[in-house]
Amino acid sequence: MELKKPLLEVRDFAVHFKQYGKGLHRKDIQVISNFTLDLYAGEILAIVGGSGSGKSLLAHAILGILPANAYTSGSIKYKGEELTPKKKEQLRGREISLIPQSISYLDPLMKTGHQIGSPLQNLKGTVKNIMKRFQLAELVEQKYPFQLSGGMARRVLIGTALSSGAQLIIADEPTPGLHKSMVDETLSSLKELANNGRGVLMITHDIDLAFIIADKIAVFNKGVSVEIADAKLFEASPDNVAHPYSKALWHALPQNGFHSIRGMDYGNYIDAVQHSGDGEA
Ligand SMILES: Nc1ncnc2c1ncn2[C@@H]1O[C@H](COP(=O)(O)OP(=O)(O)OP(=O)(O)O)[C@@H](O)[C@H]1O
Ligand code: NI
Repeated sequence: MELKKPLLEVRDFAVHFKQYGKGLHRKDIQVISNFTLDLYAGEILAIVGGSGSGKSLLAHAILGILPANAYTSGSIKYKGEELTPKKKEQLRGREISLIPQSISYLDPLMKTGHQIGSPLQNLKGTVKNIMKRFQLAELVEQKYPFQLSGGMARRVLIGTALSSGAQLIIADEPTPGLHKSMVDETLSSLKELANNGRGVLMITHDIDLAFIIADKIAVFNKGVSVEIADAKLFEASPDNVAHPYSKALWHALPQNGFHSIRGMDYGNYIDAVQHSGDGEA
């Protein structure tokens, strides 16, 4: 039997920022540490975590678009090959495509119809189909990004990534502000991509979205992936996940009682649990 190789392999990955204060004083801020994951073709892996936990930076690291003051260590491989800065540039927008979190990623000087079509000019049918699916009426093709509403701009970004023909799609909070029908359309499009053998990395703070389509869920807290869980098992019961933060995320869901996780520090909380021998709060 042939052993399946991951599409994306991240090993002991870390991101930190060097910041210069007054004089020669230098601060080093670690924003992602010890991150390891495998994503296989045909799979959807969700990265779930709170605001500022490092999810977008992880996406930007894979694409090679981190800010200039960021430093990384560890390894990211795509189809078994180390992703060097040059390789990332070659693959970006072609083999690896991003649905960015911010709609400011649209090229302000390019009409939207061209942006959607530009990654694969020869797939005109696909572009039309995607325009139709995301209700981007023909007239949108003639508009510049500043003429679009927020929801429409977001749909253009989704359409651009879906029509790129990429093997690996990274969706960074793809659905905020969209109508439910468009959220459903986005999720089913991502699912179809995975069913067609693509790999999908979906970043979201909304664990319910992850439960709908993900195969695996990596739980992120303060730049550390506390665990990678099977999505269906995680959804079924907090007993199926190991980490207190993952359990707390489950209990915070409306259908599971809405227990607030605000103001809890799960770094300290873990210690407290271990020291007192107490169970879950
Ligand atoms: N250029 C930078 N210099 C220093 N720190 C930065 C820089 N860019 C981001 N950070 C910090 O890195 C951390 C992770 O940011 P990131 O945008 O990845 O979070 P996120 O999980 O995507 O959050 P959100 O859910 O709000 O999108 C944050 O604390 C942020 O302040
Ligand atoms: Ni983000």
